Amino acid sequence: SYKLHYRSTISHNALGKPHHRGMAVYSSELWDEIRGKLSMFPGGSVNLVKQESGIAVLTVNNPDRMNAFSGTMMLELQDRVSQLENWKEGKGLIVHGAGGTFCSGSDLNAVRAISNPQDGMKMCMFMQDTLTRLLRLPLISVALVEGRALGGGAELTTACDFRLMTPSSEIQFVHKHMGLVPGWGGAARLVRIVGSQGALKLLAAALKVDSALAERIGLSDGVVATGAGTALAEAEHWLGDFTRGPAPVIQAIKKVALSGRERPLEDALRKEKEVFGTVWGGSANLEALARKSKHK
Ligand SMILES: CCC(=O)SCCNC(=O)CCNC(=O)[C@H](O)C(C)(C)COP(=O)(O)OP(=O)(O)OC[C@H]1O[C@@H](n2cnc3c(N)ncnc32)[C@H](O)[C@@H]1OP(=O)(O)O
Repeated sequence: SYKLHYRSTISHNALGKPHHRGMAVYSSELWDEIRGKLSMFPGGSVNLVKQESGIAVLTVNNPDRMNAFSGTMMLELQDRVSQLENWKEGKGLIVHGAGGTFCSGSDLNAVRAISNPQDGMKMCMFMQDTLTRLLRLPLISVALVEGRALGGGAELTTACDFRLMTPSSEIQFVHKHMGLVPGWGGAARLVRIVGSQGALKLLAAALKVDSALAERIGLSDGVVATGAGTALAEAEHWLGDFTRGPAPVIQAIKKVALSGRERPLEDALRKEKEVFGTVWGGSANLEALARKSKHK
């Protein structure tokens, strides 16, 4: 059995000052063994492009298998998230799939090979940890859903702050049809997005959620046009409204929204105070004061 480590996101350095230890759910001591297992199932890639604009694009790339996650792609995703955690200039992130579709979940060939309980638990913990860290990035993130987001792919969409869909795209938590429930943290996050009633309906009926229904229930935040490169450009434009401004301010906004979402009120207030201290009197704040801004 595996010990759960719901790690505090703050610890103390040698001088007793608080500092961040990362945003993980489980102890990283477990990862050597799990990484060894996942590396046995190769295929595809997870590509990251960090742009000058401060918006990065993460591409789930395994188009021959509708962007299903192989074992090595799970490993690559964790590495990409680590890179993004250390991106000081970053402000936003778009997660999308290659070849006009989002992601068909875990690679069923790998799933068949690790269908025993021990390996299933390892994969579940690894992906829960990675997707929690993805959602906790100090970047404003959006999943751009073209084509299908199925199973683990649907779970991946919930690990972003927002979701955009194309008119014909669909999100479907197909787990019930596979004799499963979400195991990448997707149920816990879905409840926070659409409420417990909504989540129960989507999971229990394994509903195909099209772009209109998704918008109505708050699963999607908007619809973008389809076409080669069009959807990505539109998503970037959409995200630009939220990422305009200096990186430290955008990152601070994400941090206070995240702590409000995840923490009990008093804890969230303390976190907000801590983050407020990082921007108060900072260069963006002083420049705004010097400009004598009016918000007409
Ligand atoms: C965490 C829990 C999970 O994620 S469990 C996995 C849940 N996902 C699934 O069950 C997806 C099963 N696949 C499908 O329903 C269909 O392939 C979907 C995605 C709807 C695409 O249909 P369609 O457009 O007709 O294409 P197709 O079936 O010919 O697929 C093209 C090739 O891709 C493959 N593929 C697709 N999904 C996966 C997957 N999850 N794992 C491994 N391979 C997958 C198909 O097998 C097919 O390959 P091939 O051309 O037959 O060699």
